[in-house]
Amino acid sequence: MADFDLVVIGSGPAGEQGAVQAARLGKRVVVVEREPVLGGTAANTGTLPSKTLRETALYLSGYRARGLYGVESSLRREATVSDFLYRERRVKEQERLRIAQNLQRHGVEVIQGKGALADAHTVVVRAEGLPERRLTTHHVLIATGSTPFRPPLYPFGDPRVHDSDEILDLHALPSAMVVVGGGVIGCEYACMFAALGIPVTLVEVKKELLSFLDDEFSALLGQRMEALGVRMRFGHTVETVQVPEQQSEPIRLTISGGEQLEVDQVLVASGRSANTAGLGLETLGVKLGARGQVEVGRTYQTSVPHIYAVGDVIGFPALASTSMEQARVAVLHAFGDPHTPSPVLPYGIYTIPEVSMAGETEEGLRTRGVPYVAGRASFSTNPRGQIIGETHGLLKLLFHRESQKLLGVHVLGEQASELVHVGLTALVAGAGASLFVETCFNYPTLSETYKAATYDALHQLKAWTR
Ligand SMILES: Cc1cc2nc3c(=O)[nH]c(=O)nc-3n(C[C@H](O)[C@H](O)[C@H](O)COP(=O)(O)OP(=O)(O)OC[C@H]3O[C@@H](n4cnc5c(N)ncnc54)[C@H](O)[C@@H]3O)c2cc1C
Ligand SMILES: NC(=O)c1ccc[n+]([C@@H]2O[C@H](COP(=O)([O-])OP(=O)(O)OC[C@H]3O[C@@H](n4cnc5c(N)ncnc54)[C@H](O)[C@@H]3O)[C@@H](O)[C@H]2O)c1
Repeated sequence: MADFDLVVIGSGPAGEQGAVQAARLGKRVVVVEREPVLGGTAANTGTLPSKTLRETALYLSGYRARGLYGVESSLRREATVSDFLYRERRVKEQERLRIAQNLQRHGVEVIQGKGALADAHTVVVRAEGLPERRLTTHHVLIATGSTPFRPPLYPFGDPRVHDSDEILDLHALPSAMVVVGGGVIGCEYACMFAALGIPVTLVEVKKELLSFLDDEFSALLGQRMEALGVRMRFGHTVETVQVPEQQSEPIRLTISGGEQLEVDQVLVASGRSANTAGLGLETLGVKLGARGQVEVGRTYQTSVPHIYAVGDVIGFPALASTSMEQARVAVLHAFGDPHTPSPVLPYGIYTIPEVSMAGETEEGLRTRGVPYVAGRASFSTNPRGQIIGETHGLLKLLFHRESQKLLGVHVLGEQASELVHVGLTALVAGAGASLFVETCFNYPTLSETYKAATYDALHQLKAWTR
């Protein structure tokens, strides 16, 4: 008999969720983690640290109170780097502890070391100074995540040039900054530093911001980011970078078109690569894609059926939220209880302001020729929006023009990533306009915008019918 039913490689959201799901089914499970701390990118270098820094930036800058009381409250005081990082470290430690306790509570063994497949049913674990361990298993869950991609143009290692992991080891807050890459990471960090009053230039090779968003929301976000002070350079790349040895001298970057930028810190966020090197997958016949990502089928099985892969290591959408769901579905499948993942997945983007969406965009519906109506509700005409001063916020609901079934939800503004869940739940349940009309919402709340946006859509439908 094998030592384990499931060996999980990696302890990020995908690994933790997969291990706990298998333990709930009464399986013998072990998690192998190469780092001395649990939690992967989500707990240590990505999701939670960046979201905590966002809250800190909003607090230290007095951003949320701007304009509310008729007094200038921005930049309440000069923030130091230790002010900036204090809470991030507290939240990170708490999350590592939570994960360790969760695994322990479910009887999941944890082994520190680098895991690799010695053969299709054996994971070998190597850790410095310790004897090698060989774990035999019925199933393997690869949940090894991803790492920032480092373009060779930049001298990483210099304390002023960061990837999204190293930005958490800042020695001083920047006086001026270039962020390379206008993906989610680049946009979120650009907003955070701009909210602290730091001049930020965002260089993005594509012509638009976060192209997976509904066009209206991508444009709105761009306008709000510019209003926050982020200088946008779309359709550009960085051509040269000079980082002088003297720390007091500025870093000089030339971007396509010839513009020269002088800053004291650079953040490069131009994508991530899957952590598959050294896992021994190719030898077993597991197929890998261009950036090393593991290729899987609908139930997250690799080309070797008892080896599953989930989370960032399989590529898009590469979110903590989706990684956990994939792990749950994969483990249920492995142990004979097949489920399918939710057909609608949300996006929560923690820019300033937040943007969130679930379901279809207007462009997607137009391309597919689906008849729809868009209902909008501005936070400026919502009492709670007025109270909190979030007057630029917007909720848009897309309904099928005939059945009035909800097809998509888009939110920009304070609490967007929370607000979207009302619409997400309706989408998953297959609900339509009547749900929002017949629901009594708390007053005053931003959630009431669901009713207002629905009435806006119904009003248009009536006008068309007449
Ligand atoms: C700056 C930033 C902000 C983000 N914000 C959000 C957000 O707001 N919302 C959201 O949903 N997602 C967000 N994400 C994405 C999210 O962090 C990832 O999608 C998520 O962490 C992926 O989980 P995972 O378990 O697949 O991988 P990871 O969290 O990367 O964990 C993989 C683990 O495997 C370990 N490992 C790797 N190789 C081996 C090996 N050979 N042996 C043993 N262990 C190994 C690693 O050390 C790591 O601990 C963000 C990412 C970044 C970088
Ligand atoms: N809130 C969230 O859900 C959240 C937050 C942060 C990160 N993430 C996840 O982390 C992952 C990685 O994020 P990311 O932003 O690093 O990668 P990304 O691939 O999403 O974006 C990288 C961006 O850099 C641009 N780019 C690439 N090379 C460039 C160059 N030479 N010059 C200028 N621009 C260039 C690309 O066009 C792209 O827009 C994503 O999968 C994302 O979903 C999610």
